Amino acid sequence: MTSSSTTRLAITLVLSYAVVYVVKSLLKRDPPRSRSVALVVLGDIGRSPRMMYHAQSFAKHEFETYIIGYAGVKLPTSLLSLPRISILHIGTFPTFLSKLPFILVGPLKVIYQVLALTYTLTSKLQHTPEYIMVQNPPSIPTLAVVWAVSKWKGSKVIIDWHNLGYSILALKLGPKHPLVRIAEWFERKFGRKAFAHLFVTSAMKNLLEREFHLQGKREVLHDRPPESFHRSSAFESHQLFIDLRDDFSPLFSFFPKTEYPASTPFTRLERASSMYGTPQAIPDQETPAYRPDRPALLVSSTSWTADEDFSILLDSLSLYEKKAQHKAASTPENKLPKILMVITGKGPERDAYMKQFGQRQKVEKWEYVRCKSMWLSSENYSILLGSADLGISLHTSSSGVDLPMKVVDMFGCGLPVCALDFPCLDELVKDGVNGLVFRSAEQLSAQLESVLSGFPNSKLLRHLASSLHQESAKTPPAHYPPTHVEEDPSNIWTWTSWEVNWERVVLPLIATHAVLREDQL
Ligand SMILES: Nc1nc2c(ncn2[C@@H]2O[C@H](COP(=O)(O)OP(=O)(O)O[C@H]3O[C@H](CO)[C@@H](O)[C@H](O)[C@@H]3O)[C@@H](O)[C@H]2O)c(=O)[nH]1
Repeated sequence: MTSSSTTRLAITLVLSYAVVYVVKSLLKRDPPRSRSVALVVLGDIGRSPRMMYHAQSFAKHEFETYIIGYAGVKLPTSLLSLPRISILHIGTFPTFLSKLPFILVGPLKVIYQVLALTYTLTSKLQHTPEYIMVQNPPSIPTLAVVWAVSKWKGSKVIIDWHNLGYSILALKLGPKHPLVRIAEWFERKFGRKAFAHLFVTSAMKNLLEREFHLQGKREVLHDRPPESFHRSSAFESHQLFIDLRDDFSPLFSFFPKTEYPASTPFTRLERASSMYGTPQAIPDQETPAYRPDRPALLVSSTSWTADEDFSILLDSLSLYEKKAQHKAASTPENKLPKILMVITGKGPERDAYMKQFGQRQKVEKWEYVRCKSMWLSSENYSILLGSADLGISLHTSSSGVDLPMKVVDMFGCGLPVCALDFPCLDELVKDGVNGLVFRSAEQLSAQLESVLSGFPNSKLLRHLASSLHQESAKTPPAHYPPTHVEEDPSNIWTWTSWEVNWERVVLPLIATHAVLREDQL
């Protein structure tokens, strides 16, 4: 038998098997089970923080909660330890089929996803869920599958609009490409009607109401950090930097002298009596504290996708390096600090960009700046943000109406940011209050210079951080005046935790069956 007839036979077998299963399960009807929800994300579950937060909130409110998506990075224990959560993985597209010509792979992949998702939603759950919450994007084929399953099984659909799928495709193909037009039609057609729609910004809600004529309940659910996010204590930071020893080992010559476990590049044990204002200090015991000779720790977090241009960061660090070298030679008393730039996250463009960072560092003989990419566990990710001095966001929205989750994470950890400007950024970053907004590499480099002058006792850095240190809080920090857009109350600036925000916005939508605590009524 030739290899092409083997492939044909394999495809036919897989498809027939799946069709039989799907038809069999579709014929079996059982009414939706109240207080149950299936969360659908056609992506790596562990890299879909917002859907994981939704799952935790549903489960905490006693919903039987299924998360459907791809297996990938390790899920946080805060999620796995909850009762009533089941993770259902969708199989990935068989690799042997990926070798077929592109013209065949695209449609085959969509057919495969339709079958796999339909099969999971209709056969692998113990009961038909009362709600199906679907993340958009990706839109194709998820929105159509969820729509069809809900029609057949009677589940109510909640679309969680993170962004617009067709706008992401347009980044790659251009806005006028026929595939972009088809994707827009698809998103509009299958995204219009739902039991409820949630949006990450008011701007997205307004746009979709106007352009898509949405039907169903509609609420803005801004991203907010979970309650566990906080400014790290010196103890937590010290332990984290010890844990990251191997990651940091190639940079030892760049760091101040370090002797683990008594010191790390950023912290060291000190006699409690010599430390000022450390609440955990017990006289005469050695306690971790930040060392004054540490490099400034800058963090950016990303999925390394096309909508984030890391060459802006690269250019700005290169400019900073030049200024730092110049200052060290001309005015050593005003020396700028060294920078360790950590970029967390996984994604398609990581290797190419990190290569560029490495090359530039070598060619320009950097002395003041180093860059390191990392992937951390969820627990260590928030401790790193809570230990850092400044966050950097290069998020630009493909649709112009979504906001960077990473900045929300950073604010939750008391970390001010320098953020690249784009429409609707001001729903989150208040220039000069909780961060600084830049539009070019030159501007970012100038901001780094101002923010880090006098480090670790920089006045500007302290001023920006102080607006967030009032505990990433249950109440709006005093420095944050509400944004007065009176006709739309959802535009009023409030800073709460994810949990509080979710109970305020989502719980009332599903309240007929959810038990509301007295204080939520
Ligand atoms: N555990 C872990 N998570 C990480 C790490 N690095 C990044 N992340 C996760 O990856 C997110 C950043 O990924 P992006 O894809 O860059 O997200 P974004 O642009 O900031 O936000 C987008 O996604 C949100 C949620 O899906 C949307 O709500 C938002 O509007 C926007 O579209 C972070 O918020 C964090 O949850 C890491 O080392 N470890």
